[in-house]
Amino acid sequence: MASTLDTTWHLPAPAKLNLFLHITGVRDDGYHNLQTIFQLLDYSDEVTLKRRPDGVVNRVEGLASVEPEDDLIVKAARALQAYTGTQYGADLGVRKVLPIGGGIGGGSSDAATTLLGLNQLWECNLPEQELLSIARTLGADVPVFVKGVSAWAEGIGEDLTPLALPEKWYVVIHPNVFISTTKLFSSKLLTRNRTVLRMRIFPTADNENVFESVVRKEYPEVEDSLKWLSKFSTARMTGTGSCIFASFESKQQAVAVMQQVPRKWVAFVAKAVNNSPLLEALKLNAERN
Ligand SMILES: C[C@@](CO)(OP(=O)(O)O)[C@H](O)COP(=O)(O)OP(=O)(O)OC[C@H]1O[C@@H](n2ccc(N)nc2=O)[C@H](O)[C@@H]1O
Ligand SMILES: Nc1ncnc2c1ncn2[C@@H]1O[C@H](COP(=O)(O)OP(=O)(O)O)[C@@H](O)[C@H]1O
Repeated sequence: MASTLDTTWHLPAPAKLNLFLHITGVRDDGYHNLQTIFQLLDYSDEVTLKRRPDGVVNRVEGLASVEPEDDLIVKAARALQAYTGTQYGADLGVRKVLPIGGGIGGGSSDAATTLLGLNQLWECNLPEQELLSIARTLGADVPVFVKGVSAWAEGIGEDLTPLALPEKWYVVIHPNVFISTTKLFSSKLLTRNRTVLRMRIFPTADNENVFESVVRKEYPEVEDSLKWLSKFSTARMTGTGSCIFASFESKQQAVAVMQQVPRKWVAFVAKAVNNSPLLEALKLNAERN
């Protein structure tokens, strides 16, 4: 079969949820040590990549609110160029599906998809360990999307242990509130000294997201949406918010709840997956070349 290396690639960049999130300490560099479970979702942005022979990295489609040089897809491409010294460039695009700044990791996932996609397209063939270390320089949430599995996470989110989680259906609501990750990490109200959990499984008690109580106080829309969703199932906030979520056993149940979400909020239903749809797409591309 003909090589696909000179065609435009369309790759998924899936969302994540933090099923619980504890902060266990603050490091000398100001970053926080966490314990969390990353649950991947089969619900994704679409990243497009087209190889260029001239070394130019050009964003051809993306968020109007994010300057091309600030876009994590451009940053990821430049980081891989710098690391490998490749002569190739790329036309990059992202079609956003995932709410921005919602704690579901859209920008981080776009970066991971760009890294892994270009690693193949530019024929760099870097091993996972090296891609993970580049990912870490782009953001604390990027490594889990490079690893491409739902996982228990420690450190700043880069120390990952794959987990087989029940593949439930989630209703995710974005209550139209935008919260700065950096600002929230610096809140005086945050609990930063949770006991380190030894068992790398979903804790049966003390399994909250420590950001949630802080956000509930400051953002009434988040408080209201959590109260609303709690009528149907246990509802939590993911990451630094503002998205909230609840799980259901079937797609039918999840869709029935989503259809009742007040129109002032954005909502979607997504299946939990243990393996990223990105890795599957990349495997197919590799087989074609
Ligand atoms: C909170 C989490 C949980 O999954 O997710 P989001 O809600 O952002 O999706 C992540 O830790 C966010 O990861 P990410 O959004 O990649 O953060 P980064 O760009 O690396 O860092 C943004 C800022 O957050 C703070 N930060 C981030 C991670 C961490 N473990 N400790 C921190 O103190 C730092 O102030 C940093 O400057
Ligand atoms: N490709 C991208 N998609 C979304 N946000 C991006 C992207 N590139 C850079 N950003 C910046 O990253 C910030 C956080 O975005 P996002 O990853 O969606 O949220 P979160 O970290 O809360 O999950 C945005 O406000 C935006 O300024």
